[in-house]
Amino acid sequence: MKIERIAVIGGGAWGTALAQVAATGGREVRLWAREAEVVDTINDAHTNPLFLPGIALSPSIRATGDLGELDWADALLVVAPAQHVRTLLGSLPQGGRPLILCSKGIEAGSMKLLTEVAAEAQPQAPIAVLSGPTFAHEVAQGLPTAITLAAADPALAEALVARLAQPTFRPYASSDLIGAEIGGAVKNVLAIACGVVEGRGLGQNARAALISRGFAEMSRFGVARGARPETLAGLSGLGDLVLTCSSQSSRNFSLGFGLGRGESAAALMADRKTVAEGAFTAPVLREAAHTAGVEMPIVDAVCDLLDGSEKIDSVVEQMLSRPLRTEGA
Ligand SMILES: NC(=O)c1ccc[n+]([C@@H]2O[C@H](COP(=O)([O-])OP(=O)(O)OC[C@H]3O[C@@H](n4cnc5c(N)ncnc54)[C@H](O)[C@@H]3O)[C@@H](O)[C@H]2O)c1
Ligand SMILES: O=P(O)(O)OC[C@H](O)CO
Repeated sequence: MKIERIAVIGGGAWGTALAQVAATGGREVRLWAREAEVVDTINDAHTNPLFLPGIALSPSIRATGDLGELDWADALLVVAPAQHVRTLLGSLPQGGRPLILCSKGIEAGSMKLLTEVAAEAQPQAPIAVLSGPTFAHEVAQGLPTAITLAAADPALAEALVARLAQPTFRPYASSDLIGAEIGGAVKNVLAIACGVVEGRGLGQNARAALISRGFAEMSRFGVARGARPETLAGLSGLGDLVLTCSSQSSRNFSLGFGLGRGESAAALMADRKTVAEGAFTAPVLREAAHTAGVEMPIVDAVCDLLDGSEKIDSVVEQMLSRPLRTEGA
């Protein structure tokens, strides 16, 4: 199997950065963006100041507002916010072109993972997942990055790795799609919690504890939904959790930081152009965990802060007064 022509659905920071990777060496890439101004600035000035400022883009990236123009591609990278993936995939003609899911989230309402959403919206399309510790602005600058590329068909994984790999962009093939996508979805919620710890000034010990106990929550939920533990401990799980819980570059971490400073979620989310996926994933993850019989106290706490039902100090008190238990539990 050979994949040459890559198209990207989504002209946000990550879609643009991935288009830049795929365009290395002057290879043509098509990128669908929702905003006309993004289409125009990519085509005319080879920049995306709205979502990826300060990066000179390859002139071989051609933007379009017409999904029909993506028919040209051998494979589509799907990089829209998670809650819009079903609608966008439903707008494409049905076909057997591989879809590589690069978004991180769980669909609200249905509680479905994006692989399940894609299988319903495009039943004939082979599905892959690309996920890992990857701040878009670093990838677009060519800074060294490693990422998980999961596909059920090893030939598809191999063809995609061959097409996307660069000296500074190293995809590691996997066959565990569920593990790869659960890590990315759950870490966004945990990053909000880490931001809260930082914003409230609770210290570095608390943040390390939260990353470790958060990873335990991710693992319990992931295994209950069919993920492999080694995938959760890899780039797309623990790797991305550590990155996103350590930096104000993360939109999820910075949302939590604001909450930790006492700002309301509504105020922090108002007029946001960029997406903090964890805010949308948190309530559906809580529900999905409940359905699966999995305890996720950190996720519960983030939900309480986001919906304003609890204040920070009482959430912290509740977390610290939970029954003492053995570490592996
Ligand atoms: N930015 C990163 O570093 C990064 C890295 C890895 C994965 N991701 C994931 O990629 C996905 C996209 O994030 P991003 O950072 O590229 O976005 P972004 O925050 O840079 O931009 C917001 C995006 O949302 C789109 N959007 C808003 N309303 C929409 C609608 N109604 N229908 C379709 N699209 C709509 C905008 O067009 C824009 O592309 C998310 O799931 C995110 O978790 C992001
Ligand atoms: O800015 P965030 O929090 O959406 O994180 C971006 C990427 O998911 C990091 O891997």
